[in-house]
Amino acid sequence: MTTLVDISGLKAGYGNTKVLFGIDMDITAGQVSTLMGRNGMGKTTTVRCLMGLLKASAGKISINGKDMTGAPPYAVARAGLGLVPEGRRIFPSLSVSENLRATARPVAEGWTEARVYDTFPRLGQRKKNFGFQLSGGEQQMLAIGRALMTNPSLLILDEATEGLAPLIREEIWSMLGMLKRQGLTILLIDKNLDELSRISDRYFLIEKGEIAWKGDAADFASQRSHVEQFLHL
Ligand SMILES: Nc1ncnc2c1ncn2[C@@H]1O[C@H](COP(=O)(O)OP(=O)(O)OP(=O)(O)O)[C@@H](O)[C@H]1O
Repeated sequence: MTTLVDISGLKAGYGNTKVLFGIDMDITAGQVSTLMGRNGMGKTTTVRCLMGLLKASAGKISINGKDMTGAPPYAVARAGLGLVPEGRRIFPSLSVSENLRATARPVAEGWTEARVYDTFPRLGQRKKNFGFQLSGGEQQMLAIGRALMTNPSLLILDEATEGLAPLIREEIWSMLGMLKRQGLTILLIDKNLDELSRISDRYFLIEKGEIAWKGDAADFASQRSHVEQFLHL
């Protein structure tokens, strides 16, 4: 099993506020990994460090065995990390098609605009619409499509189904299952344990800026009530 991303001893915060106190996580190629935790525990902060959007005060991040600690976002993207950010952040004044192409990184036999429309037919029907004209679910599909068009080796989704209608959530979960079957490595930030248990291979639970529990699918199944206590479920 190849380690795609390795995070060790990661510390970070905002000004004087310390948020991460030494995160250790490793992401295996071809697997779906999940980062769980209650609100405010540091999940998004971990992702922001990983993407080069926030500078860590200590620790190391390596991607494909290469030290990427402190690397800027464009270098992290080039190294193969694609983010579907919390809140989607699509470009409201660009069309669906322009949103998809804005940050695309074409590779041979990789993701194309047509392949995104095959996967999300609703986006194909709306390709000339502007970002601001889309529903929440369509915006989320667009954010996923846009990240796929960078042809990432690790796709990171921060709360991808948050606030969406049940049918759209179901569509997104089945799409993630399909991406997994195609061999894509995925990191999910999510709290929907039933849905996660269907596709996730590894779990990391963050509590007050540290990994308080981690395990594989079998550990998760047998220790789920322990995990739920942390999540206050
Ligand atoms: N830009 C910022 N400036 C100052 N503090 C911040 C900033 N962003 C986040 N924080 C604080 O850092 C802590 C961790 O936030 P983070 O967004 O990483 O949490 P999270 O686990 O992703 O939770 P959520 O599910 O609410 O997004 C919180 O206490 C939050 O208030």
